[in-house]
Amino acid sequence: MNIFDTLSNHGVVPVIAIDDAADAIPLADALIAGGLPLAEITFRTDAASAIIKAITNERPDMIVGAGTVLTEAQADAALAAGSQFALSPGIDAAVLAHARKIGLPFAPGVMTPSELQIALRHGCEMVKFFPAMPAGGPAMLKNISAPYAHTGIGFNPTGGVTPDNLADWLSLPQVRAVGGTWIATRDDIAAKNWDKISQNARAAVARVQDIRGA
Ligand SMILES: O=C[C@H](O)COP(=O)(O)O
Ligand SMILES: CC(=O)C(=O)O
Repeated sequence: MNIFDTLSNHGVVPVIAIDDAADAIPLADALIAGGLPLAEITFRTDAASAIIKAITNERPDMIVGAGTVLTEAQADAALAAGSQFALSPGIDAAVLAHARKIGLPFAPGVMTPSELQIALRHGCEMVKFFPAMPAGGPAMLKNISAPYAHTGIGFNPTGGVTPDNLADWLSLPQVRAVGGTWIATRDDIAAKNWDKISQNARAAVARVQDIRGA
């Protein structure tokens, strides 16, 4: 099973920004306890590489990807730290070509048909649809993806996804997994609200199972 199939199985990818690397393992344990052993650790903080490395080394069963990967150097750092995949809010052909060269599965962000076609040209299997709600929500994704259904490309809507609109996204067959910060917000991580994060994860897992009829 490839990494994007694994994300699809979970249906939800927690998008994480951690300021203090010391919070990495407690956060991973909170997500694992909630039954959602995966995370997109964003390169929005300087601690990203150290966090990915710590989780990969100390919690090897956790699935860890890198988010907000904007440069070739960040792609290198993400892979070296142990990331199994990477994503970004937008699309950059040079970064995509580099990720492919180093063997890092990469899902770039798209919001227009032209961006989607660039992703297809680069052989992407999954793209982030960002910012999902402001860009038009599930109705927009349904329309924009229709001409490309035969390519099999999958989507990871991120930006404004919440438990309230989760069913609208996951009911679209082209949506493989949503992304969102609501499970582990930057504030909850900074306040070390580990139980709350576990509860959010558990609720998300239950909601996905409910929506998918599992
Ligand atoms: O910064 C944006 C994140 O990628 C998604 O954020 P959100 O889940 O808080 O809307
Ligand atoms: C937008 C997003 O989730 C990212 O920074 O990768």
